[in-house]
Amino acid sequence: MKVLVTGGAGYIGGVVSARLIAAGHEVVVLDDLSTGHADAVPPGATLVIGTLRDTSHRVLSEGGFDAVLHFAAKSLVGESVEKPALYWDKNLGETLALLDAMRRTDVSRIVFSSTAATYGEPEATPITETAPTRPTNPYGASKLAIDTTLAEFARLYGLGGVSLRYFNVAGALLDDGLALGERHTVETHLIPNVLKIALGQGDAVKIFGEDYPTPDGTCIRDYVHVVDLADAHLLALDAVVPGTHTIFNLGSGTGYSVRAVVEVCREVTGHPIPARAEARRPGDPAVLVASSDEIHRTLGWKPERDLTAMVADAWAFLSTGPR
Ligand SMILES: NC(=O)c1ccc[n+]([C@@H]2O[C@H](COP(=O)([O-])OP(=O)(O)OC[C@H]3O[C@@H](n4cnc5c(N)ncnc54)[C@H](O)[C@@H]3O)[C@@H](O)[C@H]2O)c1
Ligand SMILES: O=c1ccn([C@@H]2O[C@H](COP(=O)(O)OP(=O)(O)O[C@H]3O[C@H](CO)[C@H](O)[C@H](O)[C@H]3O)[C@@H](O)[C@H]2O)c(=O)[nH]1
Repeated sequence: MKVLVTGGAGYIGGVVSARLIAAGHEVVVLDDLSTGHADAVPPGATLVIGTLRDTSHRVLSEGGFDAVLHFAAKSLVGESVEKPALYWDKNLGETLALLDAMRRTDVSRIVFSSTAATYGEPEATPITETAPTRPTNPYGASKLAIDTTLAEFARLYGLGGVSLRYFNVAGALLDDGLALGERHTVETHLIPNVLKIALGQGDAVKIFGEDYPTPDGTCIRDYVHVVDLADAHLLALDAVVPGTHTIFNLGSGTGYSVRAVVEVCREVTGHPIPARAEARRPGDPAVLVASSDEIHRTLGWKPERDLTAMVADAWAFLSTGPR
């Protein structure tokens, strides 16, 4: 297939692009490099620099595209609370421009990066796709609005859409001379922040809250390896059905506390990694664990790599750098 990957210079989009190329697909990346890096676009993919709003119609007009994989987004929860209009504009507004360009160029398949943040504070664990969606921040709300838009476009215009609701993505792709991993300028995610302490960038990990109703008092999350996540995208791409919109959760079904993650990072790096308790981070639910039964049943996907593999790969990437 010929595939447009929006946000393919970012962490997840870069890894998925590499896996698409390895599987024989043709990849064109559209990215404005606002949080991405040109050298995260794997060899063999074409990079077009621009925003979805200004550039997606021009790129799709080249012709021959079979599908869009849509990763481009702003995704900092805290920033979204401070600047909600930015999130509605960049996430929902720019996606509407992309969908318009797809309609005008007859591209009718899309796989979209949705998020666990669409659910908000869960009523029950593990979270299934039928759980109530009550996002607690504009980031999650903007992603939920895109999921809703995709369902409407499927009904009205025959679009085929799959929304993949990722839980916590971690790890790196280390393959055939490639190293693609997480290197956000503003890093909020736990695993890279813990590993940076082992690299000497900071004196102690901040643990945001030790008074949650969990066995060790710290938040529990469900981590999924970015390469397993990429495999799910390839399956979803093959399974998109015109006129339907489907939602799948993507997680491992296993929860790890913040303290447990720090412990795995100590084991992998051999570094003592000091940790310090801090106040809770506003808006963090105590426990977020996915049920990924639906994508297992429907597409046969299941994660192959555990938390130790995620931390080991993230560590190999951070300690040697991109290539
Ligand atoms: N990392 C996670 O744990 C996680 C969890 C759930 C959902 N997601 C979603 O997955 C997607 C990818 O996340 P990531 O961690 O790789 O983020 P990232 O910031 O590394 O990648 C996003 C990419 O999109 C580009 N971009 C942003 N807005 C754009 C626009 N309007 N036009 C063109 N390019 C634009 C950025 O330059 C960047 O390269 C995002 O949609 C995010 O919301 C990520
Ligand atoms: O330095 C840090 C960083 C994080 N945490 C804690 O570690 C856990 C995981 O935090 P992350 O920021 O790594 O991940 P989140 O669970 O907040 O966010 C993830 O899930 C969200 C949905 O809830 C969004 O989808 C988001 O994009 C995705 O990364 C949280 O309890 C957080 O408070 C720390 O204690 N110290």
